[in-house]
Amino acid sequence: MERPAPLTSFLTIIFSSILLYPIARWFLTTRRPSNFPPGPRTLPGLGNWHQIPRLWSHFKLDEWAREYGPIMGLKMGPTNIVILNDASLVYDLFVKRATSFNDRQTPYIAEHHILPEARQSYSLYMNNDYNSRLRTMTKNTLVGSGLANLVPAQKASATKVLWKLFQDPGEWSEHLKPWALASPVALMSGAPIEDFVQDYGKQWIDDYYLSQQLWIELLDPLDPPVDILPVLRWVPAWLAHWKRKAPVARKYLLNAYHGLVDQGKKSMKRHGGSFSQLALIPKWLRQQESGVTPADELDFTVFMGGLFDASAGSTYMSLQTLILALAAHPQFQRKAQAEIDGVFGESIPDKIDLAKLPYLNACVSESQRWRPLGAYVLGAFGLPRKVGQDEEVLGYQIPKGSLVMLNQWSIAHDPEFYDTPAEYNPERFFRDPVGAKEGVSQVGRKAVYTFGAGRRECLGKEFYFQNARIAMSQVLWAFDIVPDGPLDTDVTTGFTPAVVMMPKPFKVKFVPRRSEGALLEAKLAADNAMREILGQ
Ligand code: HEM
Repeated sequence: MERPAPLTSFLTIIFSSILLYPIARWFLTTRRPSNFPPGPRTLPGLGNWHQIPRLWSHFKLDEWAREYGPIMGLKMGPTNIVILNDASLVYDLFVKRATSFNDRQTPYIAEHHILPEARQSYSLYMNNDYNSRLRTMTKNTLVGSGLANLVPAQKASATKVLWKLFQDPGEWSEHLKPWALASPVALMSGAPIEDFVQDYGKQWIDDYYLSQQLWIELLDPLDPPVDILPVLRWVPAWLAHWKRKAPVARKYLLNAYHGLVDQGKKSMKRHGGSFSQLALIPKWLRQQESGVTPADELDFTVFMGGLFDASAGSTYMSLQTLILALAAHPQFQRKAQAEIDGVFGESIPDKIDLAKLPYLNACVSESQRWRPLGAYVLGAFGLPRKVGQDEEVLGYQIPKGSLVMLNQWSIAHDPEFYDTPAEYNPERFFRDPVGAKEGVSQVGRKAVYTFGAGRRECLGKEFYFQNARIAMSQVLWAFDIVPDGPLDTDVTTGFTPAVVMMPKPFKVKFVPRRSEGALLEAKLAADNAMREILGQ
């Protein structure tokens, strides 16, 4: 047999090493780090990726949570993922050790294909420094008295929807779309949603929702798994659907963000009322004029865009869950209505003192516990934290750079903590402020975990609750929400199975409890209130 020449053997070894080195390295990085929190066995090269179902992933994670306890570690390819299954651990890490658990990871597609200019400033992904700037910028608007200033505008927007629901109840879910955008656009641009429709057409609203749909699809970490298997980033566009979708999402998103800033500029000229005093973009423009702005225009536009994306879609989806819950549980709906009628009688809920509506508040909170939007922990809404330094937790090691997520579903449906956790029952919050069953207590426990926790907890949580309570107090005052055929509240058949948990389309009727005259009068009063707010 002829032997290979020494040079050929040498070259073969060199080429094999060049080829094998990254493969061997890849295999090594997919192994569990030493003393990593417990979790299922990994497969070389994949980690636990193959074990996580793309649909209803929360069931698998819940099963593991029961097996592995308060903290578990998974490997998604080379990425270390730590999942917190226990609320007291969420408190320990996200609140007490906030400095280490505060950063975020920007998904590859977001950073390189959708919003490259958002590397630092997109509200949901930015690092700590930018994040504290956003919090400073919005703190007088999204919490406390600043938030209270938004009540008249939120109330007027909700009243206008009542009239639409009365005139055209079959399209109820379409009417919620502009309503869900109305408060965020007012908060940011100081303009009413009607200005957007007038200037850009109704298509602007549809395009924006399309952008959100694309965003959600593209941020599914399991499909396309480009964050797990970086080699997929080089797949040509004709084979990679995400490379074709991302520019479309980008186009619609930038369109919406620039639209917000343009409307902010216009609203300063068009509307002199309290809106333009409160709103974030006019505020920033005034700072820019006086040379003290903390951000340039593109930076600020993306800042606002992130806030808009965080607020509009989540509000729209959550309201649908609440409507489904109340339609499917008329016994709770009746009690919420009795409370509203007791406070407001025949007049539409005005000067809404939310402290006087504890039952309604409980209905809103319970719908967030019952069907948490971010239940599919690994979905886009999981919004993981990135660990800033090596950490030790309950004796386990969490290496720097690991992603940490809270397991919204397992925490919200823990049978050790809640009575009948699978049921929608707002009354649990009357037995205990955080809904706990008798005799159970936990330090730092919160009523809902859908908004995250700690320093990077959702910035718009109070904004959402205020908006939802105002809208629902009016809707329940005006209508009975009645099933129009069977309603599917089952989590596996009635809700979307991946990325975010929102109800599949369902049919309800809005049966008026008030006369047409009373609803029209309320609508005209809302139009006047809006004109006053706008200073017209
Ligand atoms: C039902 C509605 C909403 C849900 C379920 C929701 C959920 C979340 C979650 C899970 C996070 C990550 C929190 C964490 O890491 O601990 C988050 C972050 C955020 N949310 Fe919301 N959100 C909602 C509405 C809103 C609204 C209305 C706004 C704005 C007005 C908003 C603005 C933000 C911002 C800016 C962040 C990033 C905060 C940061 O990274 O520091 N969200 N949200």
